[in-house]
Amino acid sequence: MSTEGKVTPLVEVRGIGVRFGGLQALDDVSFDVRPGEFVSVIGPNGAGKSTLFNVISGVQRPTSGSVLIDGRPIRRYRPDLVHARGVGRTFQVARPVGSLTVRDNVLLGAGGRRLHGVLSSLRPRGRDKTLQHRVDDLLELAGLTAVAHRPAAEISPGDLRRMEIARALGDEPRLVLLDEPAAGVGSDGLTPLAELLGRISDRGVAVLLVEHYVGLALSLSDRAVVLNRGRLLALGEPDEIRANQAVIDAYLGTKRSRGTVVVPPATGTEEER
Ligand SMILES: Nc1ncnc2c1ncn2[C@@H]1O[C@H](COP(=O)(O)OP(=O)(O)OP(=O)(O)O)[C@@H](O)[C@H]1O
Repeated sequence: MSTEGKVTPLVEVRGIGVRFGGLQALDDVSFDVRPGEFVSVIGPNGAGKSTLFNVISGVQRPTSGSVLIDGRPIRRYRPDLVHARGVGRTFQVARPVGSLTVRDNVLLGAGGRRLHGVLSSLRPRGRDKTLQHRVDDLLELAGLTAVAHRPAAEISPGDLRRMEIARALGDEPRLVLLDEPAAGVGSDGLTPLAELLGRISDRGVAVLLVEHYVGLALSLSDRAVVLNRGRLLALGEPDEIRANQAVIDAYLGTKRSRGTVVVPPATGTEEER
């Protein structure tokens, strides 16, 4: 809490700009994520969503602006340093260790920040009951108990996505950045994924979600950030976003007569919309 009694944002994005040569990928983007809040980042292809994630997770140094965690700016943009401050993430393309079981993949995440390295994470740790319980809990949270002993290379895309999320939650981040977790999961995988995202939020972990399934993202979110061509087009609660004329014009599509929003153009597959 600040001295005025306001909750200090977990993450503040202040006037972020990123320039790649002649391309302004992000331009003066500002918003915050409060502790335990679920915020979606949506926008058409090329809007700057991944670039924004890369800045917040320390992969990409911004050209201008700053990111603050717990009110303190990131000075050195390094993923390990940002991670150590309680920010976990998943990637657009899943990165499992395919030869390891689902359980050991999750164990890697659970041991990562404290144990430093793959081998030490997997060393038999019979005495560390806390760690084993945490892994069991994460497997159950993600609906993966039944496949826990299968090699990650053999499980379904939906299970794989949830495994990645469980792994990112392993060392108890306060904010997790999820980059298109619904990509490639198919319609069967959407319900268990949505359930997992809801449970993460119920546990008080803040979520920042990039997702092309706009309906899914807005149904789970406290607030949404809409980017368009690198600029912040809108920021607000889901109902405000659905009703925002600039968002509808630029991204969501035309309004039906009864006021529901028609699917967004030019992004994802028909099924994703
Ligand atoms: N490393 C880079 N070098 C040059 N241009 C880049 C780089 N990374 C991203 N861009 C460009 O910056 C813009 C924003 O890209 P970004 O990947 O952040 O968008 P996005 O909203 O995540 O798109 P998508 O939904 O397709 O993943 C695009 O025009 C992209 O081509």
